Amino acid sequence: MRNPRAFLRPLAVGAPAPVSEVPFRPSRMIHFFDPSNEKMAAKVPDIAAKVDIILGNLEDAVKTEKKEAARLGLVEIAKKTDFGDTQLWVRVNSLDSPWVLDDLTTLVTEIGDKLDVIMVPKVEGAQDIHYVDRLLAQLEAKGNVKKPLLVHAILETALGVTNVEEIAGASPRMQGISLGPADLAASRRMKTTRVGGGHPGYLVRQDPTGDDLTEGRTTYQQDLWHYTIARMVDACAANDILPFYGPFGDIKDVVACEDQFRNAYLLGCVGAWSLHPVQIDIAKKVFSPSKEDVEHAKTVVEAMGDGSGAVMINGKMEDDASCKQCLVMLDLARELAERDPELKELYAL
Ligand SMILES: CC(C)(COP(=O)(O)OP(=O)(O)OC[C@H]1O[C@@H](n2cnc3c(N)ncnc32)[C@H](O)[C@@H]1OP(=O)(O)O)[C@@H](O)C(=O)NCCC(=O)NCCSC(=O)C[C@H](O)C(=O)O
Ligand SMILES: [Mg+2]
Repeated sequence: MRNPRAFLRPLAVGAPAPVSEVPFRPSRMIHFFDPSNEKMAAKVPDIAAKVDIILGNLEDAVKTEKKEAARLGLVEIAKKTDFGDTQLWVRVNSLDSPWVLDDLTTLVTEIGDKLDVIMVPKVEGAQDIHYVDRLLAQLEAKGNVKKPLLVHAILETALGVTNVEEIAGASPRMQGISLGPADLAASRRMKTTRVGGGHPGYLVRQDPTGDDLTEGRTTYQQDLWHYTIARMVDACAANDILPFYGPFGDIKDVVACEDQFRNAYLLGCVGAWSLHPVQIDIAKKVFSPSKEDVEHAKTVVEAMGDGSGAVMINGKMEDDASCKQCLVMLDLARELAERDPELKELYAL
């Protein structure tokens, strides 16, 4: 365990000091692209202008023979693109792979000052974060990187979920955690072959009303990911870092994608992954508070004055706690309005 007084000291001589707080920037979608795919790479400048975070993916979904091309492609794209306010992230290969050491060495020393966050897949415990933490410090020093890189873990093994609290607090570099439902399903030996989303077999059924057990019993599909998302959100909130839902693989089913994203939003996630351009606007819509929610929050905060006591608004009791809920909504709305002129007008903040 680290000396708590040394928690915010650099882990290598010449590395920048870690941040004491995760900078909150709009993070409604992490848009994945494969830097070795010429068509996708060509779209990066246009897509970067529309998203909060753009991520060069080097791990799963990139063919083995393209791993080096993807890494070098990302270096080239990062050097020649102006990302403006949009964050640039990378998902490196997993820590047990033959590529990750070269991923980190090349990226940090070549484009360390352009990158905001390193997403690390299949994190299983604090030891994985500690390894990346020290290595990043050494590479930042070697590459003369000025601002510390942050780390985002993907929760996608049963052991990772077991250790999610210690992962969330393992380093001041921890920026957030995403749910990786596909690898997690495999690791848990769940019997679903879908990439995220629900399953029609996971349901509850109304009690029987007569002798016929098959008649008139409505079924309700349940959310396979509720427990894990809720646990991840608690681990993140308890450590002041940000939780994200991950991928929704059924690209054509934009309706169910919106539902999955909204469940995550309501439970506390700040964003989700977009795997295809069609998912960008879904995430933007879902993870931006509605005009009605912002208006309600404003009304409550104004009526509550110093935030103490209780008032009735439209037949509902509001008090210190609901005022805090409204402040969460308003803080998010203000952050988003700063970046998005349409939201600024919509929210009238
Ligand atoms: C899912 C896809 C393979 C679909 O690609 P494609 O068949 O080419 O779709 P379209 O024909 O509809 O594409 C239309 C055009 O848009 C471009 N495109 C597609 N996706 C992207 C993108 N992500 N970014 C930029 N541009 C994109 C196509 O090239 C077409 O262009 P054009 O022909 O010029 O019109 C594909 O979308 C894809 O590969 N997406 C990313 C997949 C990915 O990153 N997967 C990994 C993350 S999920 C995961 O790892 C699981 C997780 O870890 C877990 O364990 O749960
Ligand atoms: Mg995965």
